Amino acid sequence: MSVLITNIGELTTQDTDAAVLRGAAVVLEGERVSWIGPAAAAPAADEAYDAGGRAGLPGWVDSHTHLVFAGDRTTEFEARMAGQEYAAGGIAVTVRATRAAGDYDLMRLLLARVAEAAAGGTTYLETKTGYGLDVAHEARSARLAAGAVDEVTYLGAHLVPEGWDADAYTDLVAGPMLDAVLPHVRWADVFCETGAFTRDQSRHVLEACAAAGLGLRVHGNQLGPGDGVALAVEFGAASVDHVNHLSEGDVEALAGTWTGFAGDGTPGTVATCLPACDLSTRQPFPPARRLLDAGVQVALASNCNPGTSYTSSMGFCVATAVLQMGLTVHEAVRAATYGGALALRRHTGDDADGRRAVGSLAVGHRADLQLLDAPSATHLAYRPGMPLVHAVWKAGRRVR
Ligand SMILES: N=CN[C@@H](CCC(=O)O)C(=O)O
Ligand SMILES: [Zn+2]
Repeated sequence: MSVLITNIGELTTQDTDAAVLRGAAVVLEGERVSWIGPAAAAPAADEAYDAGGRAGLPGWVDSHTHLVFAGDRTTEFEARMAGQEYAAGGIAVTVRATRAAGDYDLMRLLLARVAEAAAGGTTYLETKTGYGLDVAHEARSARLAAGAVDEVTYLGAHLVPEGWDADAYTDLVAGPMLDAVLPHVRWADVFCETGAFTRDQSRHVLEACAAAGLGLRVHGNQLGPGDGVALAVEFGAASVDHVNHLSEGDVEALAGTWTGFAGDGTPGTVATCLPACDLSTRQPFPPARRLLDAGVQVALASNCNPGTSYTSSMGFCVATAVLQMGLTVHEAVRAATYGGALALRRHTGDDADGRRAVGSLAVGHRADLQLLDAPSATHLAYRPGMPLVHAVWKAGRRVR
């Protein structure tokens, strides 16, 4: 089954050349892109869809969310808006609500959030455990997540639960809890921050997870300067996320991981910025402009979670990155598509290996595409907050 999407006013491919085509068409064949070029030269297909001059771009790749939870934290949010500072301890409130929820209810909540993200143009989605924080509940979160999203990250090291000694809990995370989640996850993460896990505890978890074959990511430098970036670089993590408080040394260390990367080979450590979270926690935005100028690959992600960022709107993140963080629209869209794919190491793949690239549009890549009710991607920032997503294809299937 093939679909020709034609009359695309502006097509942002985010492929290797980051090309922007005018008057373009794309053919989707099964789950893959089979042709891209000028609409006038497009081949025939089983079905045709007239984009009516709308803008087209890859579906969003949201590389950082925490969607497996019950309850909400409205009260904490209200207190924060009244001047209280965000602290890691709020996680415990969600842990209690999540443990109390039955499997059916938790899956229903998770699937509703996945559907919200898809309606907003997200076609590739990561989510984390981290609101279970004991062996059985972390394993349950991982299992449910594996049935609902594209990539699952183990975040047993989110907070030391009430009643636990920090080092004893770290041993649990690096031992029996890791064994229990392993069948369901591809990634491991650790919240390396004051009030969460120290550098040594984080290192212990990262070492164990790497030895178990998991890819690594780190929550770091969110609430103040810290060791997160240095640890992520030391371990060759795929991303370090938040990155609000960076030293010159942190920026240089991240830039060093990208020396010589030209779209192929092993990527360095992506700096993942989470602007919706920064607004909700009133943290300074990360220095995304400085990171890009230094040669660091940047991703934008929603960080959808009940504590610090209760939104999965990638369009909102793109608009904020442009309006508040000094990125161009093209850079922000790239960070929310190709950048996320790099952070999940899904930026390459082809017909030969059958594991298709996401986050960019090229022949052989996964057919993940969105059309905006707008003539150009610029409208994402020019008309912030507007429901611009018109149509979405995920792996060649129309999902909106
Ligand atoms: N920073 C750590 N974890 C989440 C927040 C979790 C919560 O407060 O519930 C985050 O990425 O912002
Ligand atoms: Zn997070």
